[in-house]
Amino acid sequence: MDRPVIESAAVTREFGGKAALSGVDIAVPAGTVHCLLGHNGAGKTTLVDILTTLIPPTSGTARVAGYDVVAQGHEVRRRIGVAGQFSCVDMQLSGIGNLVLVARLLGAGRRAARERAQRLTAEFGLEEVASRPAAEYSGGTLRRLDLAACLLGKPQAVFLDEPTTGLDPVGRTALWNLVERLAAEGCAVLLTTQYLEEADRLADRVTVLSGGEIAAEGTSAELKADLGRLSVTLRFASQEQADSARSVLGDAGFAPYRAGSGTVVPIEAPRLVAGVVRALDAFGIEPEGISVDEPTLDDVFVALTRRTSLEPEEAVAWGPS
Ligand SMILES: Nc1ncnc2c1ncn2[C@@H]1O[C@H](COP(=O)(O)OP(=O)(O)OP(=O)(O)O)[C@@H](O)[C@H]1O
Repeated sequence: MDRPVIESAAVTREFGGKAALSGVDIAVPAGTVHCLLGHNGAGKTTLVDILTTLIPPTSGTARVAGYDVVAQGHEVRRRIGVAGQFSCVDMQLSGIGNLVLVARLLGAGRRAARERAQRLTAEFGLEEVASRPAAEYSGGTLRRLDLAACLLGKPQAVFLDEPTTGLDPVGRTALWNLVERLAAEGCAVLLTTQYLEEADRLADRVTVLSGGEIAAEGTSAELKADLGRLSVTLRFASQEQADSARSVLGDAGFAPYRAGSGTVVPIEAPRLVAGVVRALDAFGIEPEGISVDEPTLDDVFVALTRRTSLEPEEAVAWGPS
């Protein structure tokens, strides 16, 4: 098998003696999307910063396109594209002006720069707005321009730090399509996200970081099979009823949790649905709605966060709504 384009081995990083990353291994082959998932402070940006040569690891090694990020940072930087949470475009310049500027900074001649900028504006659906100042762009359009700029150098590896944060569903879908196309064209894409749906849709593999450590790694399907559970979602007429139901189900040996306006009860097998209903019935509690749901990445998160020292409220925040 070809060597992965992005790889880290036992990478650690400390800030003021405190570990932000501990022994992280990842491998991203060409033509694939790898998602780094994790709560705020899990270490996602720190890992991206190391792989893009912004900061060195405290120990361990990382290579991109075969080059060591510390000893050969210059070679790495020539082969990567990076788009962060905040766009790096010059707001006074037009979209095309930004792309020409970046292409020129990358060493392209005047004509080649304009040609490349025009091709990318077309590919990214920016033609209509290309001559307008970037200051007039919507968040989604700015993000597309930023991504186009990061592809001007024809990178082998692309790093996207929470690329869809703050985008509306249309902007998000457009960006997802672009990411899929990048991978189809052979790029190795490492993407950080807090959106489970995003990882489920895009990722060939997922690494879940928690407290700077790898909590789980695999395909989305593997993670769901290993850590996800069938669950029963119950809806009640009142909060009081939902609270009583959680208490009754807890006493009956289930582990219900609140998720949005529903109550979720993980179960080991479909036959246990009857046990949930019986337990409620014994106390005269009647749900307004009941559904049985297949495992999702949300369940994986709940399972993983239960194993860490996170506050219960945080675990609930990842639950399905
Ligand atoms: N420059 C720094 N100095 C000190 N501590 C830092 C620095 N950068 C990151 N940290 C700490 O390292 C840990 C990991 O932070 P990091 O930004 O990598 O997390 P993250 O998963 O990207 O979170 P978010 O989703 O909020 O961006 C956090 O505890 C953070 O406070």
